[in-house]
Amino acid sequence: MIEARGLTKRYGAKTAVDDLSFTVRPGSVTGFLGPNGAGKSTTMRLLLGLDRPTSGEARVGGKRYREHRAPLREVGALLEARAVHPGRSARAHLLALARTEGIPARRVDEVIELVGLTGVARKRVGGFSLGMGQRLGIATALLGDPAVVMLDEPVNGLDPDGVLWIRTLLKGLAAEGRAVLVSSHLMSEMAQTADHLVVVGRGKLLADTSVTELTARTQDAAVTVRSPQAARLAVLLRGVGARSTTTGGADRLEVHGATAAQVGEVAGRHGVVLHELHARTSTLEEAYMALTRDSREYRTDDGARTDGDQPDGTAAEGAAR
Ligand SMILES: Nc1ncnc2c1ncn2[C@@H]1O[C@H](COP(=O)(O)OP(=O)(O)OP(=O)(O)O)[C@@H](O)[C@H]1O
Repeated sequence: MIEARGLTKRYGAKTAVDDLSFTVRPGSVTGFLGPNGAGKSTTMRLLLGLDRPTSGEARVGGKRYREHRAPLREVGALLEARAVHPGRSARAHLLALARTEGIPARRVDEVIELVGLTGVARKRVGGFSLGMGQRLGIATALLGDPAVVMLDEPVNGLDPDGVLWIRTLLKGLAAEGRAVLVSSHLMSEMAQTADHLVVVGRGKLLADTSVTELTARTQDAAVTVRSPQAARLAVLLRGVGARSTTTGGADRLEVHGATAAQVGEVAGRHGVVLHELHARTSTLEEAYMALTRDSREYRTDDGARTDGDQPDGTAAEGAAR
């Protein structure tokens, strides 16, 4: 369990984290979202005791990080690419870390296998690709078999196979009863991986909710309906207070102010034939964009995004790094 209570961090005049309170519960993956500069990395640093809060408190497993005797066994974290001696092998690096907390060599080989680095475990880390380095970082995070796992942009630099692997891994860690906090700018990925979301903007909490609730809350209650009698249906819908406009062809209507069930009932009552009827739910990407609209730090004058998100909903990986 991770608990942030009134967590605040100021750097001079800049408030990076502003009175943030949230809980990350065991048994699920919590996505940590927010535009560039929202305070995610700073929050993670505070949770890990790498930085002191100006006020408020962060607890991991019921204690402040520095109160843990063997932190690797309590909390596993992947922040930015770690400083690993480039001349060392992955195995030597993990063995050295394991030794600091009395973790057996057997566990080193286990995590190497878990992250798929067995074939290169004895190779120099200096020659590792970005993806291999990321896997080594994850191996490091899991070394102490911790109950709490915190990963800052773990899919950064991973190919599609790697992304799928991370998704499965995170879900598996949560299913084992661990608390998993993971930050990402890839909304489609978060939608598939996370159960719960903590969304921040300009250091403040914007949402602490489930993925389902967030997308439902932001749902644009539009209903799309296709009918060979679309014009008649539009008139009938106006009669029940719904607005409709033709969209993508004369037989297709976008209806606002009525649910899909209400549209179907009106059509049924008047014998209007329907070829298609569906409620349009918003994606996590849309819900996120609506929620964070006012908190994005870097915008061009026309409001275009310059925070690393691409128009197609993916993110420019590593844009902030
Ligand atoms: N050491 C520091 N000194 C001064 N300002 C800082 C420091 N660390 C972070 N900040 C500022 O605090 C704010 C939050 O930064 P942070 O890196 O936590 O955001 P983030 O949500 O992790 O962003 P990103 O998605 O780009 O990684 C930013 O405006 C940043 O410039």
